[in-house]
Amino acid sequence: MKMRNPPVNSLSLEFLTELLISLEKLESDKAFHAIILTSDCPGIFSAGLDLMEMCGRDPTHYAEYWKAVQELWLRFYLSHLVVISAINGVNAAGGCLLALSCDYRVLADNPKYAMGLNETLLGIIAPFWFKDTLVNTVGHRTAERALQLGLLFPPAEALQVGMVDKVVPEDQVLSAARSELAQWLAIPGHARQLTKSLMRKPTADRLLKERDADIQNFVRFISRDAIQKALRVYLEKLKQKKT
Ligand SMILES: CCCCCCC/C=C/C(=O)SCCNC(=O)CCNC(=O)[C@H](O)C(C)(C)COP(=O)(O)OP(=O)(O)OC[C@H]1O[C@@H](n2cnc3c(N)ncnc32)[C@H](O)[C@@H]1OP(=O)(O)O
Repeated sequence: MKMRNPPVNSLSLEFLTELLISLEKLESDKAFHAIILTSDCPGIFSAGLDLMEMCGRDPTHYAEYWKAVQELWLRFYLSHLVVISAINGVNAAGGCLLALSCDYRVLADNPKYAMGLNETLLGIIAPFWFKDTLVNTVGHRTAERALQLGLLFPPAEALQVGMVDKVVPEDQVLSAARSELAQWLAIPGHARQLTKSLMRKPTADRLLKERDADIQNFVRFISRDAIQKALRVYLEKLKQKKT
């Protein structure tokens, strides 16, 4: 599955919906057993959630957007398919969450390709299920530091803390993901799927139980004047970087 939403694969509502439909199609076709998730945007895996969806819109839109973000995470996190990410670019916040929801992560060895949950740098907060997904991957202490500081880890550090499983030269990201896949596909499917569910269901259930409250919380938080201002300032900084 190659993500293509130029220029930065930001996860807009439309793009989230496309990803969701693609995933559902693959999951319902018995011929498919695995996905390699990668990017078609040079140098960028994903810039995360689309800030334009969270800025200057009305509460109904925020609620619709957040429901789609939740849905995509739940589907990826609990997918019965083997999902491996071949991370071939910088990967921030919501994009990093997507990669963390995969079963295995291969990252291209380029110092520019940092990844992490950098929400605090924007003046916003990673929701509890982003946090849980990170904790499940790197452990509590590393997650606590990474989340508070909004750290984006370059490849060597991402490997060291366990945010990714393998770092390979850039031209080998896809082939490394394919080689890894062979090992996962050699395991009896039902045993692997049930084990995945055993490991992940408690984390997903936390959100499933509080889904509506989580949407309301997001809408309340993102609608605050101070948060809207922080997002506008951040977007402006991104634009000024060019001049
Ligand atoms: C209780 C609930 C609390 C709320 C929870 C919310 C959780 C939020 C999760 C998120 O994912 S927030 C998004 C975090 N993402 C980032 O911080 C990444 C921001 N982008 C960048 O750092 C850079 O763009 C890049 C990815 C490193 C790429 O750099 P490059 O120099 O190649 O491109 P740019 O010139 O910066 O960008 C091109 C173009 O794209 C726009 N853009 C970039 N990122 C986003 C984004 N996330 N959403 C929307 N638009 C984005 C950027 O402004 C440029 O636009 P133009 O100037 O061309 O109009």
